[in-house]
Amino acid sequence: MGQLRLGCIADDFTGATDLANNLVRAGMRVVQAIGVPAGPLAADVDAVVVALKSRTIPPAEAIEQSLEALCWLQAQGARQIYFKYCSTFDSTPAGNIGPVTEALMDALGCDFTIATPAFPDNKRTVFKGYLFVGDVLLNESGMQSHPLTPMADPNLVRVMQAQCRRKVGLIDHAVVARGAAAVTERIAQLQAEGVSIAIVDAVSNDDLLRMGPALAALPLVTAGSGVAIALPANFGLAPSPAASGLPPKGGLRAVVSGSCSLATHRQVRDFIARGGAALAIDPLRIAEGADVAAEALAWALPLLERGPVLVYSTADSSAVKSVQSRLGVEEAGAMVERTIAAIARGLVERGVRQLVVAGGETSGACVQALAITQMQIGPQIDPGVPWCHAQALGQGLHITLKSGNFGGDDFFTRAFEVLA
Ligand SMILES: Nc1ncnc2c1ncn2[C@@H]1O[C@H](COP(=O)(O)OP(=O)(O)OP(=O)(O)O)[C@@H](O)[C@H]1O
Ligand SMILES: O=C(O)[C@@H](O)C(=O)CO
Repeated sequence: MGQLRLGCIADDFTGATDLANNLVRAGMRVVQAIGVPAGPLAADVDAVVVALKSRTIPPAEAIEQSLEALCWLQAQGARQIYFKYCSTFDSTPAGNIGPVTEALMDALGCDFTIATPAFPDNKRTVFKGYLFVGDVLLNESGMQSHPLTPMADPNLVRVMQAQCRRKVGLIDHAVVARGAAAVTERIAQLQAEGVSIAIVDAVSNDDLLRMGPALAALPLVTAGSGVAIALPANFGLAPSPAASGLPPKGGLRAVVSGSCSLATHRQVRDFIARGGAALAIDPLRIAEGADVAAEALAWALPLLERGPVLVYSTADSSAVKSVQSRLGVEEAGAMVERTIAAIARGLVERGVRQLVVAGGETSGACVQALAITQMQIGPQIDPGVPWCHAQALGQGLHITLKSGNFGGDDFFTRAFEVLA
């Protein structure tokens, strides 16, 4: 068994596959563990991403889970730790990015780390410490009205400082543009000024690759998935198609979507416009006690032989609000998640072996219902979204977990063409 190079802790499931995908593309063999594994690492890989659901839980619980993941990764011999959060820096003044970062620093005895959600492939860039989503600042991107982590301030130095006891500073683009030696020099300067955590600018993959060597000596890196493209080279690894090899595909195909994000809306519309078989599920019927999962499975069964089917609860914001006002936000979400997870499970029991899941929370529910504990990461479908392979209910399953706002319009069709 080779030695584990990079040990990663991700604060949600789709974010974990996003990180794993970038590591694989840069040459690492990666597995994603769902939660902290109970036993030692069984696979010979370069990196493990432990996927937690810690983004919006109380900070003390997020710290506890992250430290448990850290202990496990250290026991596997991880040489560097990577804390992955969202490319839109989803957090509140209470956390959890700052508190988890500081707890990991304390546990590692680490006196300096970086923080950057930059992910240029998905149009998340950081300049002068300000986070842009596409062409607009974070607080104009829609994230200002996120239900759980509204992001009203695009200045990440301020946002991170509000969550941290340690002093937060900035490594700005002028430094990054001069390369790794300039970044190393700036880190020393910031440390002399009492700064322990630096937001780092990056507007392109070249910026991320340039800063990479300067990160080799840090025990802890905290970032979105973007920085991951630069780390495998620090361990002497180069991109190789061998890193993303998965078993050959087979079996029936299906898509389940509980995401109501704008990109997913476009993907549902595109799938239907191409003549795909699609069934919308109605949360109010679930609330009335109808067995919506059984109905969906009965609908899907005769269609599965002909091509991929789509079962979705994806609805526009006024429909979602109306359901939420009748059922309560959490209850509506949990009910839909349970139903979609039961449908995913039923589909796999009926022979589906290639499954697309859309939505972070939805993915968490499906992965749990399918009793998946570990996923091997394969080829990228779109930036941030790879195919994975897992044992699900005792069967081999190709599965992809798509973050709400990731993926091109034709994702639900093209995903199946990417798999060999
Ligand atoms: N029609 C609907 N009415 C009410 N709630 C819904 C409906 N459809 C889905 N939901 C709930 O909305 C939430 C969607 O969250 P989810 O994380 O799955 O998607 P997302 O936010 O688009 O993805 P990501 O977290 O990756 O950005 C889930 O809790 C889901 O159950
Ligand atoms: O970084 C991102 O945007 C994603 O990987 C994610 O975390 C979505 O929840």
